[in-house]
Amino acid sequence: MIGRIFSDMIEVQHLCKQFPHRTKDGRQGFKTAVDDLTLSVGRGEIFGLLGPNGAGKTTTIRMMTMQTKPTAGTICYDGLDTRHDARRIKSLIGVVPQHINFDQDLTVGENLELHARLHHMARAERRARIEELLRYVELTDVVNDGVRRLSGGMKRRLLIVRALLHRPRILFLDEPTVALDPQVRRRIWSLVQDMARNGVTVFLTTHYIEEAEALCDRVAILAKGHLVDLDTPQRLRQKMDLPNLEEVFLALTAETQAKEGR
Ligand SMILES: Nc1ncnc2c1ncn2[C@@H]1O[C@H](COP(=O)(O)OP(=O)(O)OP(=O)(O)O)[C@@H](O)[C@H]1O
Repeated sequence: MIGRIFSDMIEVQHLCKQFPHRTKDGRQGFKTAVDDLTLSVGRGEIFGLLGPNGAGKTTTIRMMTMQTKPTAGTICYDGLDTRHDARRIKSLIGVVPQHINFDQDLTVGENLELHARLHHMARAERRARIEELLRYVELTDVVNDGVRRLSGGMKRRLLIVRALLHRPRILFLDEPTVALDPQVRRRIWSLVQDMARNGVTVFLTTHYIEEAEALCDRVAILAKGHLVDLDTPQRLRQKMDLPNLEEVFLALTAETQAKEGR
């Protein structure tokens, strides 16, 4: 299969993040969580960031969504630079965080209403959009229920609804299907695929290699903060002559860990 052609929507250049860190002998040093990461993502592409625990995936997504400042490097969306255009970028991106962070004392509808107001959506538009999205993810029936009463899968779908309210052109999902059963996982995959078909650029992190293989046009493999490889799942398999992406992932990440003496 020939990959789809995308024009660039996300440009990450030489991104680095260092955190303060106390060494074993008690001296103040730093730890490099992301090291010289450069990648670009096309408009409407589904792009996956894979890596073992501690590889730097969440730190990357947090820098890309402006929740933490890079130590060095640049991030641009459709030509807008996060260092200078934060406000415009906030209306361009939607974020589905790894951890569920609704206001637990509010209902489903109230949580969505609050978020829509933060994005300065007009009243009529808020109502219509909330109704449309709840229908789309089949959560209309629970609009007046407290969020604590939802199942894990419902909460994940609601996180996606919240992120999509203001019609972002880029959607970030950090581990979108963690701890979900296979049915709900597949349902979320088809939601993400629908988004991309509608021209939304999707950037996700995942631990589930089969998720990346099923969903992503291209994947970047990160290990110890370094970009180890970046390609379509098919080309990665072919290059390494391995039957599936999981084998590729294990081989590439083991290589990096061996090089770094672990
Ligand atoms: N606020 C912080 N202060 C110090 N070190 C941090 C901080 N956040 C992350 N790190 C370190 O940066 C490295 C990368 O962490 P990160 O959470 O980005 O990895 P990850 O790939 O998302 O891991 P996981 O799959 O376990 O969620 C780890 O060594 C982690 O300990």
